[in-house]
Amino acid sequence: MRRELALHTDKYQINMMYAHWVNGTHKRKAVFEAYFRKLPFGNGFAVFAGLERIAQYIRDLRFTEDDIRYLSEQEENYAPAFLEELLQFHFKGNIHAMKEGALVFPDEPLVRVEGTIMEAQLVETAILNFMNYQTLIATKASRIKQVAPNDILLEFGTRRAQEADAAVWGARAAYIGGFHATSNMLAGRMFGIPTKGTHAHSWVQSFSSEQEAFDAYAKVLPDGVTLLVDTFDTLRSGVPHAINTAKKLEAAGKKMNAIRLDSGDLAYLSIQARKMLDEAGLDYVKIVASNDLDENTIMDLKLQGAAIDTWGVGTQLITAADQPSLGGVYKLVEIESATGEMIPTIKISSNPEKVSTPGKKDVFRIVGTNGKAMADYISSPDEAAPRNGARIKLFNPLHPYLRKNVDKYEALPMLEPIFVNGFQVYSLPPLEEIRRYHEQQLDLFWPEYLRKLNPEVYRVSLSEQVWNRKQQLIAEHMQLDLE
Ligand SMILES: Nc1ncnc2c1ncn2[C@@H]1O[C@H](COP(=O)(O)OP(=O)(O)OP(=O)(O)O)[C@@H](O)[C@H]1O
Ligand SMILES: O=P(O)(O)OC[C@H]1O[C@H](OP(=O)(O)OP(=O)(O)O)[C@H](O)[C@@H]1O
Ligand SMILES: O=C(O)c1cccnc1
Repeated sequence: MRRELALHTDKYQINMMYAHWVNGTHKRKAVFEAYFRKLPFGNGFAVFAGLERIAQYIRDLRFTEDDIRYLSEQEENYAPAFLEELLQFHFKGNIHAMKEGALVFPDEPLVRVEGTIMEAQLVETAILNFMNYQTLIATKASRIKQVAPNDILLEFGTRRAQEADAAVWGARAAYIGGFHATSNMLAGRMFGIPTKGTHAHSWVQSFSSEQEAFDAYAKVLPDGVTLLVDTFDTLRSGVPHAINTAKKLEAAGKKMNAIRLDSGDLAYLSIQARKMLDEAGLDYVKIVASNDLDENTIMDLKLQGAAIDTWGVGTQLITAADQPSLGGVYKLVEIESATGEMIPTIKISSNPEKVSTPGKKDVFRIVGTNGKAMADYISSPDEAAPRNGARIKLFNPLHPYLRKNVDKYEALPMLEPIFVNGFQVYSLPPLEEIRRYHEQQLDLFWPEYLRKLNPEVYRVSLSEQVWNRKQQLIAEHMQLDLE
């Protein structure tokens, strides 16, 4: 949550900045793009998140006197004039990015940074750090939401998160992905996320009887209280005691909200508890479940007919336990030459999926006349943008045999200008709007792309100009290698 984040970067960025400065190349213009190559969790899409944090970071990006003192103590012996320049530093470039909540796909730029090589290099680490984590958690949340679209989802992960920032920004990402509330009060205050809480086993253990514990809690928090019923024996003591408390609340004109199950066979226990509550005339009392849940256990529990209305999900979501990192990268795509021309650059790899696509690029979502997305289309800002009536060829560079010409479509530009010449031109939308945008984005896609297991692959196409430029640069490099 620290706001002075200029040193939140890898040392090699500072060293490259320094080497450019000594070399006299530090003012050269550069374009970098951040993207990932592989979708997480075997999902068919990812949910972009992290922009608010990125924008905050860029706005506040300054080296403090303390930062400079620390840098001056490094073994690199940075020249004092370089450190003096860092003290004056602030970001003066341009940033384009996807909107938070957007469905995003491999190999398309999610964040595009244009500036001097010095400033664009500095921000790589933090941008990837924010984008990779928050996009991962928003994607995991959206995946969980897919299996329980009509239930209430509570984010309970703080105690298991990889430290405080992850808990707070993870709670926000989960909300973007479709969760309804968080248990983290700081996230609630910072972002306006609704907060919810039940109670722990310790509350029950701190009384001489479970009944006394329930009654006391319900008395203090009579509106919408949720009681945890598994401290001793769920069906023989917890549920009957909760029913007694609910009846006492009814006598006082109040209504208990729910019981929470946190261990044992959640399908069996919820079905039995539902019966007991209904028989006691408490059909309005809901059932919350928690205990190491994720999209697979929730789906399985639903298949078993579990009578669960609300899911409390912690560890598996906030740590993205089955894939703890999104492998987003930040690659140089254009650099200014000594004569002031912008030159597309490429990173060659023996693995074709790792060969970067040179040149600055835009992303359009091509939506057919049926209102559904057909493919994303990556073109160069210096070619005509796709527009209805102008035929474009959709083909994926890794699967060039899958080609399709389309001429009736809507082309939605996906990259928004966020910073222009260092000034923030994008007003960050309220979180509710981001959440709604995510829902609208889901509506753009056929269910085949959204299913959790073996989804259809949504294609990201390159324009012919971008494709030809890539082939040309690959050929030039091969030629150089041969010489
Ligand atoms: N009917 C069910 N079908 C599939 N998975 C279930 C079912 N009921 C519970 N689970 C899941 O099985 C796992 C049970 O874990 P574990 O055996 O450690 O819990 P427990 O012993 O019941 O409770 P705890 O150790 O937290 O007191 C949890 O991930 C839980 O969500
Ligand atoms: O299981 P998660 O998805 O991470 O959800 C959060 C968990 O945190 C709490 O218990 P805690 O794990 O602290 O203790 P317990 O498992 O012994 O109840 C709560 O009762 C949930 O079980
Ligand atoms: O409110 C709850 O029930 C809660 C909050 C955090 C972690 N586990 C449960």
